[in-house]
Amino acid sequence: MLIEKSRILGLRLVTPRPIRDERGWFMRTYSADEHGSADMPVESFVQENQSRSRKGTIRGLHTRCELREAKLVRVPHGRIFDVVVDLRPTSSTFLQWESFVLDDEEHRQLLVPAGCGHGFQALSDEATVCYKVDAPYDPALDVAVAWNDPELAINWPLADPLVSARDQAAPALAEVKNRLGDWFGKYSVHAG
Ligand SMILES: Cc1cn([C@H]2C[C@H](O)[C@@H](COP(=O)(O)OP(=O)(O)O[C@H]3O[C@@H](C)C(=O)[C@@H](O)[C@H]3O)O2)c(=O)[nH]c1=O
Repeated sequence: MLIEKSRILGLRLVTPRPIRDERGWFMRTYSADEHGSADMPVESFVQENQSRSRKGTIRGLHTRCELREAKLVRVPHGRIFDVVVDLRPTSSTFLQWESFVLDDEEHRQLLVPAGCGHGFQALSDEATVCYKVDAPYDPALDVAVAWNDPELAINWPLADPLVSARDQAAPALAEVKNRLGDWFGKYSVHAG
């Protein structure tokens, strides 16, 4: 399993290595030892979620107050365009974003650090996304930024996305910028 850093502080890109034989292949998708050795919060993963999305669907950009909820994301079926936006005012990569294609061929995983907005668009007819989270579900702490924010100008690959009512109503970055300090500012960013 190859684990690499990326531009955004604390983000990790994981590439498992399938072992092939005449039956097909086998791979380890998660190892507390290996993921933990790359500073992931393996002690705290308390929930695993799975969603299925139709082609073109965008979910996001979602995060959680109080620097809670890092996510380890993978795509066991289909292909997605995945976006991570750094919303931590104390981070050296504040307001930068990166995109990655995750699919069921390369099997790459992303560790999205707490305090980063996360969203994705399904590129295949259907895409299944699985993610472990290190905080139990608490909708009162959920916050969002508009997927089509003009300042971020994310180049979503497919036009006319299917988007939930909640995500259509998400505020622009300009509207929440003065709240980011309350959301995350007093919590320290520790991952390198
Ligand atoms: C996340 C979650 C949702 N739900 C419910 C709320 C709602 O009725 C339904 C679907 O929830 P949402 O519309 O929030 O699902 P979705 O838009 O897929 O939200 C997800 O988006 C991606 C981008 C992320 O990064 C995730 O952390 C999460 O925010 O499931 C739970 O009951 N438990 C949970 O842990």
